[in-house]
Amino acid sequence: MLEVERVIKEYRKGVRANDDVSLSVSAGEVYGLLGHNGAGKTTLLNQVVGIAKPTAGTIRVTGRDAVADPAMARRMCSMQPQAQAPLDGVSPAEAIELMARIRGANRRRAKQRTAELVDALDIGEWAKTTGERLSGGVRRLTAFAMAAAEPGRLVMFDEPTNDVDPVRRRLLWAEVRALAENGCAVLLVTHNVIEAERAVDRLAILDRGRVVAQGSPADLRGENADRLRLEVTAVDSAVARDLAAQFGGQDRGENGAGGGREDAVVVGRRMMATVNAAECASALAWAQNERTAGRVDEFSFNPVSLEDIYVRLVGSDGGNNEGDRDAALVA
Ligand SMILES: Nc1ncnc2c1ncn2[C@@H]1O[C@H](COP(=O)(O)OP(=O)(O)OP(=O)(O)O)[C@@H](O)[C@H]1O
Repeated sequence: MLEVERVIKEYRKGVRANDDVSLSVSAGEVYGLLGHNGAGKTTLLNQVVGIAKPTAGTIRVTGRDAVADPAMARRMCSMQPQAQAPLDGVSPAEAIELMARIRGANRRRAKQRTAELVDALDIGEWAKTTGERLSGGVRRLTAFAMAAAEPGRLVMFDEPTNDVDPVRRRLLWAEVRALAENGCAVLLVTHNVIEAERAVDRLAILDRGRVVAQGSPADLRGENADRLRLEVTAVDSAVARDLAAQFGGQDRGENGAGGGREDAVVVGRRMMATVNAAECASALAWAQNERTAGRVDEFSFNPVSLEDIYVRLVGSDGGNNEGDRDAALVA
């Protein structure tokens, strides 16, 4: 349904927002685009519907050239942009119904889809409230419903769950899945790696315009699937850094946690690292010792998640480090 091949987008001042990006999204598939602020996600979506033009590369929607024929691409796609929809003077019910009508639904169908989505997203309480009196989350849910009401064959959502409460986020993800089950291809941008892990079939991680990983969440976890994440909260950040250095095998000694780890990441007082099953017992003993010594407040072991892989790939500085990505990892 969507084929992006070797797309490069350079803005005027030489900013390379997309750098050789290739991906494809099929009908029935939910595809996630993850990446730090400024990684180039919105730029990619904008090029699919002709808001921006690639410097190089091709984009096809339903097999047709979307760059040469942006009007066709817009007919085939519906999109929830990142910016809040302008809803002043309009209620959610009116906006959703109007968008369904604009996209070709007859009056009956538009009303029916509006009622379905208002119900499915649990926003009935505000369905007739005008936009200026709505919360940010309800505005976001309304914009989502506007894109989903009479969907194109490709539906794109740019950070649909921002500002939305946890319960309604789940409702929203169920509607995303329903769109795919009805045959749409769905491409969505999100910062929420934990949600993406549950909600997408495949994903790409963008780092400074480049795709640094691509595949299903299970593919990306790969060999890490049987590893555990150790998360330690130290008494302060200096101790956390010291623990990371120790954990990375620099200073194993008698009580060391074991060596060979290259992925200890420190964020404030927290240190995170992965351990394989064979190392768990020694890592547990090490963490217990550190707690007894008063250097650690608490620790936990959990299965390695997509978020761990994301942090390893992009770095704990969220892509801000222009130098060696590994500098963000304390080894
Ligand atoms: N119109 C523009 N002119 C020049 N540079 C731009 C323009 N739009 C975006 N950029 C730059 O391109 C890069 C990618 O921006 P983009 O908005 O695509 O990132 P993003 O991954 O969607 O970020 P976020 O998660 O913060 O929304 C950034 O460096 C941004 O400053």
